[in-house]
Amino acid sequence: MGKRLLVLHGPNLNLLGEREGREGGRFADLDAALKARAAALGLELTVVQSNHEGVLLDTLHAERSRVEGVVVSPSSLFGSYPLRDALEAIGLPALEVYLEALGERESVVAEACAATLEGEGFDSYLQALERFASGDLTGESSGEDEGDEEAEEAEADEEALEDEVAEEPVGLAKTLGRRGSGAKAPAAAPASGSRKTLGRKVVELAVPPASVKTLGRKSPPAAPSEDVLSRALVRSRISDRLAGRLSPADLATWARSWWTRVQGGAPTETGQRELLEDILQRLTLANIPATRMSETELVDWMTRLEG
Ligand SMILES: O=C1C[C@@](O)(C(=O)O)C[C@@H](O)[C@@H]1O
Repeated sequence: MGKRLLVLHGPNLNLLGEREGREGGRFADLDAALKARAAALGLELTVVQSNHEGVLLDTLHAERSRVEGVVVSPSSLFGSYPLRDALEAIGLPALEVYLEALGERESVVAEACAATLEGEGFDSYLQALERFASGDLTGESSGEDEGDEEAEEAEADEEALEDEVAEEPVGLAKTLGRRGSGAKAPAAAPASGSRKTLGRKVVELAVPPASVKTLGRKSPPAAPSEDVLSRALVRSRISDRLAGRLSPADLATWARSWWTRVQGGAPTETGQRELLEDILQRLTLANIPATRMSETELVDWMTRLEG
């Protein structure tokens, strides 16, 4: 049996998506995404949401001998000393997650957690599951936090490319937090042929599997490179869609533009070309009402695209 984890959601997260009045990215979608990723990683989850601090504490106490770790999403209870103390009291490894970046909000709960994953929408949670599955809670042994030159260069390239296409309309995340600072804007879809292509020749590049990235409070991670079509890149776009940061039409446009680039010889992740072409075709079709993709299908694709 895999590791058993408690996922604890704090106040108002039951209304996720609904209160922002947007499609997708609802609490049920988050639940589905968590279940799919847990199944893929062989984890067993107990998921509890409450709007009451005391219930969150009682749940921690009650579950402490049944689970081996906690993913806590304090939501607006980020400043809760009782929550911090309960986590410390039960002594289980914990990771703290936020959909949005904390910005200037100081989390007290963080004091009882090995790390904070924030600003990545559903991915904050999914990456917490991955860390538990890998046993590397802080992300340090995978070199996530080392700021090596390659990662920094990739980030700089990505930023430059985002600037280039900043004029293009993208579905932006709605603000959930008090300051509305954090959620990472999705990279805009490149206009077809606007980036370097490599002629007709099909090029496949080795791309490291979906990295669990540095999610330190101060330095948000680089998004997967937009230069190479990789499973990580498609997963990140689907996850933007599931989190409501990207509309179905935006996702279809992004997929169609990549389809054109791939047909023109743009590089794809080694050995994944066929799968990636399949998903691009499917996502492109998803814009037509008759062949629209359900959240469940999107979550299934997330699993198929696991590195
Ligand atoms: O609902 C949200 C989102 C949030 O929970 C987060 O995870 O970023 C933070 C809360 O303050 C806010 O009310």
